[in-house]
Amino acid sequence: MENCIEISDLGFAYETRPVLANVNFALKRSESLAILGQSGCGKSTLLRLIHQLLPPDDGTIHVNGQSSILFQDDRLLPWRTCLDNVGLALTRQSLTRPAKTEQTTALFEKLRIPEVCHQYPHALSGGMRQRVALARALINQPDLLLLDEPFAAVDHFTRQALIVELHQLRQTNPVSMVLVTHNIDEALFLSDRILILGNMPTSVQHSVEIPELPTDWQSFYRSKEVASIKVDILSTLETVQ
Ligand SMILES: Nc1ncnc2c1ncn2[C@@H]1O[C@H](COP(=O)(O)OP(=O)(O)OP(=O)(O)O)[C@@H](O)[C@H]1O
Repeated sequence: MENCIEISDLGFAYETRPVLANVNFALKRSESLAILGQSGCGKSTLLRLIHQLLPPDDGTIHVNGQSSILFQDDRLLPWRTCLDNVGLALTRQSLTRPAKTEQTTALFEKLRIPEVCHQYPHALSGGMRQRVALARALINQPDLLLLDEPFAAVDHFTRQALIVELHQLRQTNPVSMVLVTHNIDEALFLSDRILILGNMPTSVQHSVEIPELPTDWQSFYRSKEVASIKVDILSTLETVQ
């Protein structure tokens, strides 16, 4: 199967401070990968390198197709409606204005948030703003969706709802995905594989394949298999160097 991302011997430093060293991994098309590691180990930096916001110092990164990124904060323009925030991100310049509006409205309907189209971001809850930011990340039908702690700023129940919605979205639109998170439940719920990074300068220390797990929260939390994988991951995180 063709890979969506191929990373070889990647190294990166902020000025003289090495953050990543000899990072190697590949992501298959349609695969969902979560990245875990201790705070400050370089997870967000890795995502920014994949999205070409930073250039590598060593090694290579190949992304087959177009990527888009969703951050913890929604970064919506406060003076634009939600529809405009998403429509402005549409890169197909050849589309007429009505066609752009139609395409954007259809995505709001697909994400089941048509009621917010004409509202401004400040009038929405944090969870709803993040749904709009997700719409903006998806509007150009990216091959790769990069998520940098996308649900960290919302409450527990909103977070659960957003995770289920994203999971369901991937059932119909299996976009390749890399998720950076501190939340092991989120990583298990959304990913096919988890990479565990070591401490700085970071490299990939472990790669854990995730079996099929329950997709409703009650069964997920009650699952002995989930509990057992969580214990393994937590002990691995404690021992990485
Ligand atoms: N623009 C920058 N300039 C200099 N150093 C930076 C910059 N951004 C991040 N760093 C440093 O690089 C290291 C890795 O940061 P990064 O944000 O990638 O880690 P992280 O694993 O995503 O952290 P967290 O889990 O806390 O979000 C940290 O020590 C951080 O202080």
